[in-house]
Parts: sequence; structure tokens; C-alpha cells
Amino acid sequence: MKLAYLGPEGSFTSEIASLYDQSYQLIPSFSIYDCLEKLNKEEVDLAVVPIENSIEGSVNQAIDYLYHHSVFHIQAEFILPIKQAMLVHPNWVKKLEHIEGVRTHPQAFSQVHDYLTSHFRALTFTPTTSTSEGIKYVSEHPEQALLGVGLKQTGENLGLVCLEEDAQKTPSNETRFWVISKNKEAKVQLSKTIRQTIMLTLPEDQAGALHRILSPFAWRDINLTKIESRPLQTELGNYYFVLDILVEDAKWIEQAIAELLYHKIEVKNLGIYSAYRLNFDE
Ligand SMILES: O=C(O)C(=O)Cc1ccccc1
Repeated sequence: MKLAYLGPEGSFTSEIASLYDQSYQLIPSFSIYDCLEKLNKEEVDLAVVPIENSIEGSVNQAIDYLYHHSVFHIQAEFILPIKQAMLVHPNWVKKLEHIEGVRTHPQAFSQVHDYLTSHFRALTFTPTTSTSEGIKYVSEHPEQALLGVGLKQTGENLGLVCLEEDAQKTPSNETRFWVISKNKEAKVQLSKTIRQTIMLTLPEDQAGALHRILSPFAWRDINLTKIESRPLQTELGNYYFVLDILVEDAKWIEQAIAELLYHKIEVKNLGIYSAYRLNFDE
């Protein structure tokens, strides 16, 4: 069995991949799109991708891919505490004033932007598809005065020096990751939280759209942990909606979904899954 994840090894996503199920062969992918394409083409059995960060919000490439492509099921969710370390090659530790660029994932860059502006002169930002891709580049180009941002351990494994272990702008920084399968129902395991995610497409210009989406859940006291609109990519002002639902009694959710279908709302059901919050400090 194969599991694709956003690589290379040493990304935050690889932390989840290595935790999920030791029996899977881990396949690193160079982007979220590549990761989900592998799953869609059934080259792998599962894919792990980041889908939301507590500071930067949704990872749009992941959410949009799941909406616009075939039938996927969420097997599990993991919430990982994120600590962004600042990493440099040993050549530059005593010459930090010469640092001229930073290479990392855009979400990581935003999370540490305040630290960078208070400790370095204006840096050139080169976006990479993952934090570990940026760290790998910094370790392979000692002649360039660059910073990597990501997992401390990843940097140290590649011979880099950690200047700061926890450089993000807020104490709480967590990212949600989904373990996704194609055409296979999730094996619902016992856990603190069971969640369901659905994606809704409304008929053209339906008046009172949000009311039509929310009321079937509201009057049944169903807890929506997240609702988000995303561009349909047809024309400005057309959206689809992503709803994360706390599953306390599945039959009420089935009834709410039946009500949506009655109102000609298209429902893409990503399934019921276990949501785990990881805390390595315990
Ligand atoms: O780039 C990584 O290491 C990832 O796994 C994506 C990511 C980037 C920033 C915060 C959380 C996940």
C-alpha cells in the first residue's frame, strides 16, 4: 500500500504521513497538486495534504482540487502544532548581516514575516512548494546567503544551524491535514472527534443562498465547525461552499443533507472521518 505526501522528506506533512500507518510505503510529491493527482490516477492508495492553517487559513490548492476532481473520501484528520524554525548554513552563522534571501512555503513565510522584518534587512522571498524543499535548497547551496524556514529537525539533519526554534508571529500555530482515499469509505475509528465535510454548489443565483445552506443544520442543532466560500472559477461572484460538520448524530446530518438536495443544491460528500489533535508536548 502506498501513501503520497507533500515532500520532500522533512516537511510538516511528512510528519503526519510517518505517523499515520507504518505499513504504508511513503511516496514524496513535489506539490499538493502532484500529491492529489497521484491519488486520482490511483498510483497510490492514500494522500496526505495540509488543508488549513490557524494563522493563514485554508490551503486553497487542496480544497479546490477536491472540489473540481472525482470522488474522494477523508479517512482521517490530524491537527499538528507548527513550530517554524529559522535555519542557515554554518557558513553564514557569524555573517547574518549578509543574509539576502529566504526560501520556504508561502504559508510559512507569512507565519514568520514579523520575525524576519525585525531581525534581517529586506530579504528576497523565493516561494517553494514545501518548507522541506526550501531547507534542502539552502543546505545544498552553502555559497548563497539564504534562510530556510520549517522543521528544526529537518534543518539539523541536513547540517543547518537553527537560529530560532519558534519564529512564528503567534504562540498558537496549528495546521489541519487530511488523509484522503479515492472511492473508499472511511473506516470510522474511535476518537475524540468525528467530523464530516461536504462541498455545496447552489443552483444559479439562488436568493437567500446562505440561509438555504445554514438553516437545515441550525434548526437541527447540528454544529458546523467551519463554513467557507471558494470561487467556482466560472465568473466573479460565483462560489461553492465547504462545510465541516461535528458528527454527534449522523441521522440528523443525513436529514439536513436531504433538505439541501430537495432545494436542488449539489452535495459533494467527502465522508465521515476521525479528527485527531496531536500534541507532542504531553
Ligand atoms: O511545507 C510543509 O512543510 C508542509 O507540509 C506544508 C505546510 C507549510 C506551512 C505550514 C504547515 C504545512
